[in-house]
Amino acid sequence: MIRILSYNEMNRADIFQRSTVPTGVEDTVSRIIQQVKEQKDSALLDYCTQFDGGAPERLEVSEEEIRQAFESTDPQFIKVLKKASDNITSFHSCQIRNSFIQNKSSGIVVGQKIVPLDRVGLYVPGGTAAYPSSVLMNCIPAKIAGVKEIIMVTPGKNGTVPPAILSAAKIAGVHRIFKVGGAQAVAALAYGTETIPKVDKIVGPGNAFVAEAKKQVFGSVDIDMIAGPSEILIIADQSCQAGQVAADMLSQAEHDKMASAVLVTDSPRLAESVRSELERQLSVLPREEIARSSIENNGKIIVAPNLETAIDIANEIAPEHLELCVDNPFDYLDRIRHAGSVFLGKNCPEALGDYMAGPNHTLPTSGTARFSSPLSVDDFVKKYQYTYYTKAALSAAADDIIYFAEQEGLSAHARSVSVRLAEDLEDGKDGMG
Ligand SMILES: NC(=O)c1ccc[n+]([C@@H]2O[C@H](COP(=O)([O-])OP(=O)(O)OC[C@H]3O[C@@H](n4cnc5c(N)ncnc54)[C@H](O)[C@@H]3O)[C@@H](O)[C@H]2O)c1
Ligand SMILES: N[C@H](CO)Cc1c[nH]c[nH+]1
Ligand SMILES: [Zn+2]
Repeated sequence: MIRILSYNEMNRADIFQRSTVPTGVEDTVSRIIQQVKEQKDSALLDYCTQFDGGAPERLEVSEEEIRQAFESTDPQFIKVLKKASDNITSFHSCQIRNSFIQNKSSGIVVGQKIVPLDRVGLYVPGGTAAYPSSVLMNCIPAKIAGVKEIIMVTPGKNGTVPPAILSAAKIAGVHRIFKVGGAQAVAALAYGTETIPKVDKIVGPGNAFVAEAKKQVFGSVDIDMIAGPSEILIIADQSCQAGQVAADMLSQAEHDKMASAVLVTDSPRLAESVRSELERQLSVLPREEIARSSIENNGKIIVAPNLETAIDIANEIAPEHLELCVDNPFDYLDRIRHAGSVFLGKNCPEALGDYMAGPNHTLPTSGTARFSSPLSVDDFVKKYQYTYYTKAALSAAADDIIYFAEQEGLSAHARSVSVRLAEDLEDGKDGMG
């Protein structure tokens, strides 16, 4: 049964404590990464047998498999995938950043170029559930950014990938797909194997093994964020319906035994009714075992003295998803500082964001929303900057640069400027005037 805690200084630590990575995950993951570095494809095939029910004949999904999958997917589902894809595309298109150039007067040009990454790896989870929605969420921003090559990895159950995943990949425009999941897939993307090319950046959510693997390979490749087991924190006032609040909590608890669902309310009565509703709804959930374990181990209901304190608690926890189930939710929006994605009002279940609304569902978890952002087009580009000076412009800046370099004791820096002023270079000879 879920715990109800009242907010006071005595149980502060209990309120802010969250589910932690089970012991052993770190070591297991570092062993897996080492194996993949040394044995490459052969290690991947062994892990497919160990964790995913069997090794595929080939690690890469063929064009023919994708074609057949698309044909066997219910046309109604293809329509829904396309609708979701349109909404995600529309939202993420607003994230495009532009290069800029500053043409300063007197022969100075500075600027910044935005360039897409060459090759990225998308992790699409597939252990206890298949996530075609995550294919769209990961791939569409990469497409919009203009990434040249998009590689996807996902666990193949008994050597095959669910048709809905392949159909979503076709709709979103993934270039190559490999049937491997877990820490071993992350290692393959980070270091490369005989069949899986090394990528520049790995993005996407996954379970604790996947999140830990991304942490461990960071530095050899870039990663988007730590997007581990799902989390929801709901702030609900006394007018909320307990059945709706409980349903929203369970929508995230059913993802993973390590997922966490928290309710913060100013109403002790709502707290009690949500507790009963959770029990009632859990008993009829097909994924009851996973959801119950999440609710009993990581779930909690916190009774706060008022909604202002509820918001402070939410900011402290920095949840992946935050639902503001209150009247006039926009009144509170500016006070939210740390959350991955915020759902405003009583008609806005978090599942809207998982599938249809358009904002991304790959979001920072484990409190990393304090410093990380949702997956976006920004994750798939990088910048470089450039500078151009004419000789006259350099002459005008020379004294300051030479003085600055002397202050740092770096005379070669100073000389690289003075030596140019001594040379007989005429403005305009380099084509920029
Ligand atoms: N934060 C987000 O944006 C977001 C979005 C969607 C899903 N999720 C989360 O993604 C996760 C999906 O988890 P999943 O398990 O269904 O799929 P998954 O693909 O993340 O993990 C499955 C893989 O885990 C590995 N694994 C399982 N047990 C292992 C063990 N004992 N030792 C080593 N490796 C092991 C296996 O390689 C397996 O292929 C959930 O936690 C869900 O909450 C998060
Ligand atoms: N809620 C998950 C992110 O934590 C995303 C998802 C995909 N499908 C259903 N839910
Ligand atoms: Zn979800």
